[in-house]
Amino acid sequence: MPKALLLENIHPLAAEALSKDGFDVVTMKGALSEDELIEALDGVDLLGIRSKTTVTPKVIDACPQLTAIGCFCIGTNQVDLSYAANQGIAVFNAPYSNTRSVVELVICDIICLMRRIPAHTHYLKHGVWDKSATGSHEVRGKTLGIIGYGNIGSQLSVLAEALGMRVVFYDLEEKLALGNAHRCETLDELLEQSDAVTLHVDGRKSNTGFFGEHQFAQMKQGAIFINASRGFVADLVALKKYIDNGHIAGAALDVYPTEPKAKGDPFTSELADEDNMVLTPHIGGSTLEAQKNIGTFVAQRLSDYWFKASTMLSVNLPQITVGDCKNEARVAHLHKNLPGILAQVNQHLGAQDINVSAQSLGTEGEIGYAVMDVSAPLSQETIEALEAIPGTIRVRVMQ
Ligand SMILES: NC(=O)c1ccc[n+]([C@@H]2O[C@H](COP(=O)([O-])OP(=O)(O)OC[C@H]3O[C@@H](n4cnc5c(N)ncnc54)[C@H](O)[C@@H]3O)[C@@H](O)[C@H]2O)c1
Ligand SMILES: O=C(O)[C@H](O)COP(=O)(O)O
Repeated sequence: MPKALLLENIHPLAAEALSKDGFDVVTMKGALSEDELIEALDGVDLLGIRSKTTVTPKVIDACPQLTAIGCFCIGTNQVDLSYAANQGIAVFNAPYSNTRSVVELVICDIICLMRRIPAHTHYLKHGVWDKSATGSHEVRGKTLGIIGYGNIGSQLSVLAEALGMRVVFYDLEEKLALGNAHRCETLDELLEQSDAVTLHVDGRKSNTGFFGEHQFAQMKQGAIFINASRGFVADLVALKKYIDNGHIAGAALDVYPTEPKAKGDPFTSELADEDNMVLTPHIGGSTLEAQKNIGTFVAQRLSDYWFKASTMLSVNLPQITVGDCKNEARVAHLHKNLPGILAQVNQHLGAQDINVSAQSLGTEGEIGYAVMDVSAPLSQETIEALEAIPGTIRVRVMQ
């Protein structure tokens, strides 16, 4: 029976679905360290993680049976995607399922900071009644600067405009401006005019330290700052400096340079004592609706890959969408993207008088992936012949 290990409190629907599909499923509440993960992955075929578990080349090398990884979240920066592909491991995520939950949290953060809710709450909890309107603003008519106009940023754009905000955005890629949103050609152009700046870039390595001293200094006097992307994107020492000197009126953070691996683990922040500060424990995607949808979606991707060799929505392999096998067996051949490999595969099958009734090939960069339905089960000898083709990364046969 194939084994699945699900970490980080992945919604129970995922375990339920994989168990129903015939997997022996082990679930754990927290994330694991590299050594703990290597130990836990012994004999495991499918791994489910969220944003806290890091899958390094050392983990991948130690677990040759690992066939696929499901990131039950959006971000996949916690997995060495290229190394995984070159070791024959497919990685999937849930690109849309929690985006709305993040957007609603950020809308909450914007209004909270504009009305100084954290400060008022703190004072009132300590017996200070302060109805002053000083530093408090309506969001209507204010300018929201969205950095990263992807699935989250663009949804936020629509909801912010519905609140009467003016939206500007900055993205590395060409993006369709929704509603009346205005695309800024440079980041500084956004920073100079935004009353609220919010980060929704992805976790690519080049975004480490993306928003620091210069960017905070470029923000409008009295603007607010929000980061719901990845903790390593923003320099919190610089943020504290510009809050303490009064340049920035408040901030909301949902992500941090280092985050606890499990509920109840200790957490400290240099910003904890700031009064107009919203600190949340990476809960942008933590709604029952989002987690339920993610659990179902990613579990299905893993099952489809395991049983059908489908790489639909894989984040690191060429995407081939296939349905049920309509012949005796299905062969999935993952290889280096080199000329002549598919011909050699077909030659070996032909030599065994095995007919190919359907064949799909996809390539992406250095990786090629072929899925074919064949007229007869493959002998171990034929499988080994396919594995021996130079450039082969992994051969899987469903028969
Ligand atoms: N706080 C949370 O719980 C939570 C929840 C979901 C996602 N996230 C994080 O939010 C990120 C964004 O999510 P998404 O679904 O919108 O991703 P996405 O890939 O749809 O959008 C990211 C956008 O950022 C742009 N971008 C990347 N680097 C940039 C840069 N340096 N300057 C300008 N633009 C840049 C990309 O071109 C892209 O358009 C995820 O990758 C994840 O790390 C956090
Ligand atoms: O990448 C994401 O979707 C978010 O960071 C959420 O991560 P989580 O599933 O660990 O809350």
